[in-house]
Amino acid sequence: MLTITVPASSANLGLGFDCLGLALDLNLTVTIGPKTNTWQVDHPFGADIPNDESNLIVQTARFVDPDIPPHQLVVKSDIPLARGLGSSSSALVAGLFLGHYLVGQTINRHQILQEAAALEGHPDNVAPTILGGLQLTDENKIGVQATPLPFPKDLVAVTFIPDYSLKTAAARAALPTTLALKTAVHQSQHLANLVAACYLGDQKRLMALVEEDQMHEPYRADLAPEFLQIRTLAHHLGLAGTYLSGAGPTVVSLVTKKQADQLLEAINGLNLNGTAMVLAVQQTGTTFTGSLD
Ligand SMILES: Nc1ncnc2c1ncn2[C@@H]1O[C@H](COP(=O)(O)OP(=O)(O)O)[C@@H](O)[C@H]1O
Ligand SMILES: N[C@@H](CCOP(=O)(O)O)C(=O)O
Repeated sequence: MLTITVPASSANLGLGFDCLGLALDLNLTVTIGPKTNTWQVDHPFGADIPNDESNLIVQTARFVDPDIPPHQLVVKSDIPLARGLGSSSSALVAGLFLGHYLVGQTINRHQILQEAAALEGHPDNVAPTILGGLQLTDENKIGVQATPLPFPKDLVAVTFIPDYSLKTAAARAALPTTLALKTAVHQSQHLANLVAACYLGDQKRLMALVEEDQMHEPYRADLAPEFLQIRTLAHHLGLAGTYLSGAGPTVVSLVTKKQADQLLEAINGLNLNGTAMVLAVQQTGTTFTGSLD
């Protein structure tokens, strides 16, 4: 049986709205079962997520070719839905790999990146999901480009996932349609420096710069109150590096492995409704195991 394994992603890293994304070590797996008369998707998400051809993974596979013969799919996932960890991107990417695989096409990650970015509407989640690591994306006349950035090996993501969901579309609707020139200058200066910090391996500067966003976090902070609570808590411990993961409500703090347990313990001490965990960066992007029987 063939299994497609797709990681979660944490987009933006504060300053990199719609262009930076980091693959994290939570996974969605899709195992392709036998051919069936109609699509059947076994998944752990409950009644709100369809089990038939209207499931997002199947819809996306059929985007590649609507005539793909139906199969049974077994989906497992530890990526929570609508929490800012790129679940919809992971589902889209899984569907595209599935579709290309079932029509017998050679897997071309660059092509899948183009398709996934178009379907998702922004490339910052799908790029790390396909390629792994920290990806800087750009949409221009020749399509979507993804450039891997060196990410300090000693940093991990202390991640707090609130118990409530927040749809990305709703969190995008909270954003203004225009920005002041001063804000745009602040954002581009600091984002350029964040990229430089990655290449220089300057993790202290990287951790400080992820807190410089003025483009989306100020408008979303009320939708995810834990964000500023955790940033303030981390500051009390002398730690920078806290940002709203994607559109929220998940909060990520990029800290060293040595600092992670202390911060995790402190977050747990706040008794917030949700789950805190330490996640490593996932370096490989989407992978396959096994083969179709
Ligand atoms: N594995 C999946 N199978 C089917 N639908 C999914 C899956 N993952 C995500 N989705 C759909 O995507 C929605 C979440 O997307 P979105 O609001 O963009 O949040 P996220 O930050 O998790 O990507 C879910 O409510 C669900 O409708
Ligand atoms: N750049 C997007 C990222 C959305 O990520 P998600 O994980 O919340 O889907 C945004 O900030 O809207």
